[in-house]
This record gives sequence, structure tokens and C-alpha cells, in this order.
Amino acid sequence: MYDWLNALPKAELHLHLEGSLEPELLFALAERNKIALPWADVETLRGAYAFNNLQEFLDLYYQGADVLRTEQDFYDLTWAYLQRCKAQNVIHTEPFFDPQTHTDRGIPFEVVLNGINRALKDGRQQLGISSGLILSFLRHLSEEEAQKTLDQALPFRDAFIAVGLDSSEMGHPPSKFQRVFDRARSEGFVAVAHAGEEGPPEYIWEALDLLQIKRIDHGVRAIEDERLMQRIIDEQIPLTVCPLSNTKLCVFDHMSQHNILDMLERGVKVTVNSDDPAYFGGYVTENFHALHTHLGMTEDQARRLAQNSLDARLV
Ligand SMILES: Nc1ncnc2[nH]cnc12
Ligand SMILES: [Zn+2]
Repeated sequence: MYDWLNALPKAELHLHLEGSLEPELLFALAERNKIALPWADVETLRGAYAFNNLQEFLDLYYQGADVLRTEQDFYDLTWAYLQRCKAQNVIHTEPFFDPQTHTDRGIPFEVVLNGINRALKDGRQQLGISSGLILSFLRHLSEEEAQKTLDQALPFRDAFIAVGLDSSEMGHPPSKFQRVFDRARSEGFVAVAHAGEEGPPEYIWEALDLLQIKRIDHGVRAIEDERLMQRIIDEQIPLTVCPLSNTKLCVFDHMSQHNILDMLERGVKVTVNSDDPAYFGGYVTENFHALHTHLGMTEDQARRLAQNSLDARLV
């Protein structure tokens, strides 16, 4: 089944480039940039990948991202991810990047963007993988800082297809960023947002009604609100679900409890994605395979999930 799932043509619609930083590359970049790391070796770092919730993961994720300093670093990160796409027949990808994670450390916006975009361009030309980049605002930071980030992005508007919202969900509802998203949409960007990962269904309502998002990232807690479920089904609003992430971050205690196939059978446009594959134990195929192993996903269900991913592309 693994090889069959791997060969299935698919799109990835929920992937944080910073979350694809494998420990081996992290150590190589630390050495190249002469950065001392608090972990003795790759195995010690991998051993630290045990999380009780989203925040525990984010603390390590932001620490790891500190090794990314030069345009070449961002190129190498993105190129390594695209090689994984090629190996797993991901024919289209819409990755996120978090500019504030880097600009707050003094890395110029263009350094980040140029490295990523050069790799995405090479991915199109050399690997035949189409792509569209999503600029994601960090919701634990202020609205004002998000507005500044949008200002920095506007001169490069052709480099993005959408804006997103990620980082610590609880206590940072979508409403906090309504004005930023209003402006981004008026500048021609499509909007997506993480909602209903740890946060309640109300955050999904806000993301839909106030941020006017076209796709919900995660959204697994929608199942707690029947009226919301009906809306998502009626309007065929895609959900970018990340099964391994959800179990690693204890959104579900075990994969056998995941609701993605229940949602699929109810007519929700759910898709399978890897979120932060370097930290959560697998890329897209591993996520599909876990659904087969623990939930008995059939070939027909896998085909429908893959088709949903191709249908839910923004570009
Ligand atoms: N799963 C996730 N939720 C929120 N923010 C993130 N940033 C990277 N991965 C994330
Ligand atoms: Zn995510």
C-alpha cells in the first residue's frame, strides 16, 4: 500500500517550509554559519521531538529556524523539500513561510523570499512541480507587526498567491487580524488561516466570516459544531488536514481516533498534508499511510483525498 499511495499524484496544501528543516540540514547549516547548537548531535535533537501541545512544538520550531541566515540557506531548505515532493509524486505544492520568524532576527525580507523563490522556480523547471507561496502572519505577535509585514511584502506581490495565519492559536483569534486581512484581500491576495487545530469552532466561524478565507488549515474541531459542518459541506470549503501533526501535538490521542475519514464520508472537502514533516515523522505519503494503517483507509478513499487536494489548489 505504501508504494501505491506514494505513486498517487497529489498536491500538498499545508506545509511550513521552516517545518521541513530536517535535523541533518539543521546541523549542516549551523556549521556553515558558525552557530553553536544546544544539542550534541542529530540523534539528541530528534530525541527532543516529543510534544504535549502546539506551543511545545513551536518553541523548538522557532529555535531550529535560527540556523537559517543566508539566501542560500533558504534555497537549500526549499530545494530539499521539493526533492521530497518529487520522490512522493507531489505534483503541486502551496507552502507557507513565516517572514516574521526571520525578519525579527534581522534577516532581510528579500533574503528569505529570494532563496525560497529561486528554489520554487528551479522546482518548476527541473522537477516539473508547480507551486504557489503563502505568506503567513504569526498570530502570537501584534496586528501592527502583521501590518508592517504586509507593507514589506507588497513590493513583491507577484511572489505570493495568498496570506495565511499560523503560530499559537489559543488566545489569538482570527478577529485580531481582521484589518490586516481586509487590506491583504483588497491588495488582491487570497486568504487562508489556521483555525480549529487547538482552537474552538468559534475561531473557524471568525476565520470564514471576518477573514473571508477560502480554505481552512486544520479545522478538525469543526466536527464539534453541526451548523458549521453543514456550512463547510454546503459551500465545499476545503480543509487542509495534517494527521501526523494532530497526533504528535495531541489534538487526537491516537491516529485511530482521527476524524478525517468521518469528515470525508460526510462530504467535507478534506485533504491530507504534512504540516511540519521534519518534526512530525513523515511527509505526505507517510500521512496517507498512517490513515491506512490505523483507520483502514481504502484505495477509493485515498483517491478521493488526493483528488480533493488537486481540486482545492488556489492556483
Ligand atoms: N501546526 C501548526 N499550527 C500553527 N502554527 C504552525 N506553525 C508551524 N506549524 C504550525
Ligand atoms: Zn500548519
